[in-house]
Amino acid sequence: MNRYMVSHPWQILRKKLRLYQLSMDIIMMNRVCKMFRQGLRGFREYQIIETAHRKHPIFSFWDKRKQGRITFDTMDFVAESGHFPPRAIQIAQKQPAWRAEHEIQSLCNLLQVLDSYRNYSEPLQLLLAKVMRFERFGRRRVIVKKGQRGNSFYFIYLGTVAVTEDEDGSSAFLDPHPTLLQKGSCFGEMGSLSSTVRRATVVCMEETELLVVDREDFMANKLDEEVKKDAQLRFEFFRKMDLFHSWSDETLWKLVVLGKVEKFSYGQLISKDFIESSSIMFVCEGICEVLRLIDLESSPFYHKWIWEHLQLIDDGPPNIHLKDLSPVERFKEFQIRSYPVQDFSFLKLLHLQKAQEQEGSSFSRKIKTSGNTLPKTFGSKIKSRCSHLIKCPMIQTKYGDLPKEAAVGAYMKIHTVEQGEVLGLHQILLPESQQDTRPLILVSLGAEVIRIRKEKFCELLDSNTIEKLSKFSIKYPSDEDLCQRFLKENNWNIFRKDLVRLLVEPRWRPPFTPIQPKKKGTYNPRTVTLDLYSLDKKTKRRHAIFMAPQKYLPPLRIVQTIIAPRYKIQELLPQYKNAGVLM
Ligand SMILES: Nc1ncnc2c1ncn2[C@@H]1O[C@@H]2COP(=O)(O)O[C@H]2[C@H]1O
Repeated sequence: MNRYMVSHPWQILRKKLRLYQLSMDIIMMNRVCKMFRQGLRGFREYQIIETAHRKHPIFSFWDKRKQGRITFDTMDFVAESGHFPPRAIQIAQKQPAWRAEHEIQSLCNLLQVLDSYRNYSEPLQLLLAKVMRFERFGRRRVIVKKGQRGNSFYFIYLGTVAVTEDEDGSSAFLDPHPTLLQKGSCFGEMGSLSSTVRRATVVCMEETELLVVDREDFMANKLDEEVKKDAQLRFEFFRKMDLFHSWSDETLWKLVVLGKVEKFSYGQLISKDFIESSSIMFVCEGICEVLRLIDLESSPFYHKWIWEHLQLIDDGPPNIHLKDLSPVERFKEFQIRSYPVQDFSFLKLLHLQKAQEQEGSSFSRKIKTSGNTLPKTFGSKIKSRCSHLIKCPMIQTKYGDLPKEAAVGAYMKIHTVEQGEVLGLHQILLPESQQDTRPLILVSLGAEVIRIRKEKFCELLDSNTIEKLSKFSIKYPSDEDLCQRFLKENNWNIFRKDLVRLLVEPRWRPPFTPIQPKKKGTYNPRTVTLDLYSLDKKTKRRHAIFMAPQKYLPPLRIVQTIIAPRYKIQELLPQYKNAGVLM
């Protein structure tokens, strides 16, 4: 095998090229799937609302059975984004007996975006669409009150409500982590059962649009049986858990009514800090990920790593002519042009520009910088190698200056919680002083979760369960360890990418060079013509990567793709100027 490879290096190149092409195809397919997945979430609604918004078509056809023309004006279902469409409101305001069959069907189609509605069988969906009415409430409006007899059951079409233990719902606005229900969820099922009162208060956190099913319709459509079926499923789920072996059925039923199954789509944020939320999460379906947002700036290793990446590998100026270099030198060249997590390319450009100027030549593009002078190095080893000063905006940290661009945080996955596992139990018995209180983010990878308040859960604990819990411990790595893992993985990623580039890309075509149409030469052997017109035309010089315009430089590196609440990073760590890095 080895001999074969040595004697035919071009074949290796071809193989690598195929591998490269295959990886590119996989990446592309992944992206397409991701787009589909995101698109599908609102697909049915989109069909009705968006196309109508653009073209306003009216569909019309002759119905043979009814011997009449049926028209469907798509403008009927246009709504302000996210709101319940006015035409659908009109239908939902009619008496059930007055709703035409096609109106019920349209309503039913529109409501497919609601998870809790879609879960019902199709005949039941139609029955519900026939009887439900529309209601809109403002912020702070209490919809159901704890302890009262319930008259209705609700689907949330728009907005967010909070479930609270007090009667007026005010605690939801003081609690940093209230129990929230959003679009697609339903509530009020317990109070709609004949024998029970409302278990909790539900209050609107913002303007909320609801579809309401009255108690008589609830019972007439046998929805109470669906509710009982759900409760039975929760019971069976808990019954299977080793933790509850010692629990009597009666105690277990007490646990069952404390929470209900909530569905979270792929990438949806379940809790931005489940440690502080004082809830326990039972994962009954799918997978969740626990993420930690680490402050890279506060790690000395990160400082060192950034500065190492920002300095030139060789003392001398970079050699932009890639020809006649030994493979090792060539690899170094590639390494110079690799970028760490963020797009620090402009910082590298500065280094390279200086080096180039020292050599007598200059870059055609000046890089815009402002602010302080970049200190030469971090640490003595690097100091001796780097001899020129460059300018870029800096921020001061306890380990010295850091380019502003590099002051970022990173989401690190620290735990994957699978079906049948529980979160929030690992330090339930520890005194507060010994607990790890670092905020931990919980993200769904398409999970169904039962959320139960910790204090309610603790009320049900018996000695047997306490003993089991005392043995149950998870130790999450420290931030410093996470930072080192992050750097290690990034180093590996950069190295791997450089190596692939080195092996599969032709020498004379540096990576990320904008694709240009092939210049016709003066003499084109294919057409056998001599093009005199292009004689005095200058051929455009191909730029090496570090001279390429910024927009062609590689963007943010994502080490492990997850859809995390990236936009939250500034909210969670306000000192960051940048949106952060995904890990
Ligand atoms: N822990 C919980 N998680 C989600 N929803 C809840 C929780 N507790 C109560 N609810 C909902 O809040 C509603 C209050 O009125 P009901 O008791 O009729 O029905 C209740 C449930 O639908």
